[in-house]
Amino acid sequence: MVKLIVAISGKRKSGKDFVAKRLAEKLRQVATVHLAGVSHSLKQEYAQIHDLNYDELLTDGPEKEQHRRDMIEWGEQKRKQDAGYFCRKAVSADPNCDICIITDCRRTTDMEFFKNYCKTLAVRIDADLEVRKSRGYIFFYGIDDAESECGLDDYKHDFVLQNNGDDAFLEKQMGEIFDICKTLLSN
Ligand SMILES: Nc1ncnc2c1ncn2[C@@H]1O[C@H](COP(=O)(O)OP(=O)(O)OP(=O)(O)O)[C@@H](O)[C@H]1O
Ligand SMILES: C[C@@](O)(CCOP(=O)(O)O)CC(=O)O
Repeated sequence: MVKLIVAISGKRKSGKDFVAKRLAEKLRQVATVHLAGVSHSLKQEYAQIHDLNYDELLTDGPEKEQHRRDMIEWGEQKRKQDAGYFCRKAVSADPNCDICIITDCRRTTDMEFFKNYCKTLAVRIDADLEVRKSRGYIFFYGIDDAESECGLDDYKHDFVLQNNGDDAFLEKQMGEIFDICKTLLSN
């Protein structure tokens, strides 16, 4: 049974995947860690239905952005029937790991699901708009002003991490999260 979930949220190109991977490396010194995404099973099912390449949808390539609007709509239909549908699949992928890092929480229902499932640390990744733009972010109406990207803007996360490219500061913040996770694991 998963003992701790680190539930990461953040705007597009804030660096959610980058931070999650680094954090996983760090936490693997003291625990078994699984990296999962709420959107992984969504992309997998969507790819199957639409005859697309799932691996491609997992990358930063253009295919994901071409299909984003439609994937969001399709996912929201599924969530209307069962709000925890994709979250459940994400935590079930490796049910025996100590820590499950979820790289892409977007909705309050995601946070509610994880907090109900087990001990959860909600982490927000913040990056300045200019920094996100330098990483390839472009604003799209109907996406960047909608729930998929704004659903957790006002959510009270347990930790807010600044990811503007200062590596020493990033490491310091990672160290703080690492210590919190160790404490949560031992309690
Ligand atoms: N601290 C950092 N130092 C160097 N590069 C970074 C840093 N944070 C993020 N990046 C780079 O910025 C890009 C976007 O990061 P990442 O894919 O992690 O963001 P994301 O929030 O997961 O994006 P998406 O909107 O696609 O879900 C990647 O190329 C990543 O390597
Ligand atoms: C369709 C969707 O899952 C895409 C997520 O892609 P990514 O996390 O930005 O790589 C977004 C959503 O579920 O609202």
